[in-house]
Amino acid sequence: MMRRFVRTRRFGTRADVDETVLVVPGKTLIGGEWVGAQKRAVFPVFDPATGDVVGSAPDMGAAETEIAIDAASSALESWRRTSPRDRSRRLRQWHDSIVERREELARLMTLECGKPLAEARGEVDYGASFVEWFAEEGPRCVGSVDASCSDRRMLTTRQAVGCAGLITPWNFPLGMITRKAGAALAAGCTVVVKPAEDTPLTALALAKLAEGALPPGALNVVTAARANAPAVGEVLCASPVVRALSFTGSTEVGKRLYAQCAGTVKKLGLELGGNAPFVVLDDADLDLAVECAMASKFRYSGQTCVCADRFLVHDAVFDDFEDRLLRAIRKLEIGRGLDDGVTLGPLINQRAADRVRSLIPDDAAVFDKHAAAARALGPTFVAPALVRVDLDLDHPPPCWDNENFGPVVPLARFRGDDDAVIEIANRHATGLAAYVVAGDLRRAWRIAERLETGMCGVNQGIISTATMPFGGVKESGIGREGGIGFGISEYLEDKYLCFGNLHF
Ligand SMILES: NC(=O)c1ccc[n+]([C@@H]2O[C@H](COP(=O)([O-])OP(=O)(O)OC[C@H]3O[C@@H](n4cnc5c(N)ncnc54)[C@H](O)[C@@H]3O)[C@@H](O)[C@H]2O)c1
Ligand SMILES: O=C[C@H](O)CS(=O)(=O)O
Repeated sequence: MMRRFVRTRRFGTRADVDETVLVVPGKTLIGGEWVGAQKRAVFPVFDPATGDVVGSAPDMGAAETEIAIDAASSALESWRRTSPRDRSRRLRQWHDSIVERREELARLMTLECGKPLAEARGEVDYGASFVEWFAEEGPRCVGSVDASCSDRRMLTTRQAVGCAGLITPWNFPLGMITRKAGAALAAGCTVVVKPAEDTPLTALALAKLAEGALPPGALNVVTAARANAPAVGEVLCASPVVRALSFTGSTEVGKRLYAQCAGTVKKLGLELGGNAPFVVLDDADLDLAVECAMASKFRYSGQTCVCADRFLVHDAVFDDFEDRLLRAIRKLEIGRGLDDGVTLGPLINQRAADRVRSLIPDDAAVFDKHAAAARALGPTFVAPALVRVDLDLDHPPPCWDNENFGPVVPLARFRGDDDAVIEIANRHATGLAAYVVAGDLRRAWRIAERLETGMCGVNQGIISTATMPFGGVKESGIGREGGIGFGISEYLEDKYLCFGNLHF
């Protein structure tokens, strides 16, 4: 029986926050200046594990967003005229500063978003890799020349689109910023970043590290409490100075921003929600299947947009896979992200945890040790739950159709041929990531090509990398981030120049 947590929150005293010098208490970076919330209060940042206040950030709104856009606009001409090679050197400087302060950044990230420290360290590496990747790619964004006509020369050049608005989520408080800002800055754009209200401190720490590398106004951070996020978004969307908007977050908010940007016809990048099918075929190596399932499903307690979310296991191997998976789930260690050996931390806040608990039916498989640990730790901790799903029912349970964004494993058996499982997997409005575990790679390739997603891992549970385009299809968004020529193109315009009547 699942117990429901009483809606309480322990407001502890200020936690023993590592007094990292990376955060300027109560201030945010606009136009190269660290500014406080002159007209507004600051908002608290909580440790998801304990409810303690671990810091604060200015609660900015429309007026401050306008100021940030002005700062980005003032810095734009000089930055876009900086040579790509010099921009590259500066980005490399930013990258080196991030890597140098890896441990402080990781600990700060764990304090404000709860992810286990080992994962936070991994995110610092992952996030830094985007800055490095775009530092290398920027100087190679060259155009083309057509000299085929005797009386003219035609060429294309690639130019920065202008100021870019970047709105990012809490689940990768560093990586989602660098995946966007690295590309935009390398392209010659200046940026206004609006981080999530749950994780502003990591964004501000990133900005602090950029100070030595980037000119004032190149990177601006507007922090806001949840209630002010729409106001910040509306200003970014409505401003004709902001020529590109890149958003990572829920499909619901993404659709709203999509509509809001229509008035100024911006270049738009939307990385939205997913609901990844995880297909295990009858010839799969089941140890590998469990390894991939655990890596994908329980990364950041299931709070990533590419987590496996709908497990489709061939009838012939279902019982064996389920048994092995349960044994692997049992080994998960629930606890605070800063504690050694923890592999499953809290969800980002009690609202998120309550939502996930509401998706778990009472007959779900939950280990007593996990349920007891979650109860003892507090209302943001959710015990991992395996839910058997009968696809023959008219309406699958909510945990099947909804993006769980938590440690929930909806497990369904499928019979029939590959066409059958592809049809089930594609039966969803989103299409971000998918996973296939199979022995026959030709068969897996055929299935992967027919899955309606932007990305697919075959015999691999973790697929995200700076070197490949990240993004989805259908309601998972538009555009790609990272990769060769993909991510940076979101911030470039291709201009065609024709030099006529030359009569060589
Ligand atoms: N595709 C991806 O790369 C990706 C990455 C992370 C999260 N997500 C998705 O996001 C969801 C959970 O993340 P979340 O809760 O941070 O998403 P969210 O959409 O609630 O918030 C994302 C960001 O948008 C801001 N925001 C919220 N409402 C806004 C508005 N009206 N105008 C402007 N900004 C607004 C938030 O303050 C935050 O900074 C899940 O669906 C998850 O799949 C997708
Ligand atoms: O949650 C969304 C992130 O984009 C996941 S990843 O860090 O890119 O894998």
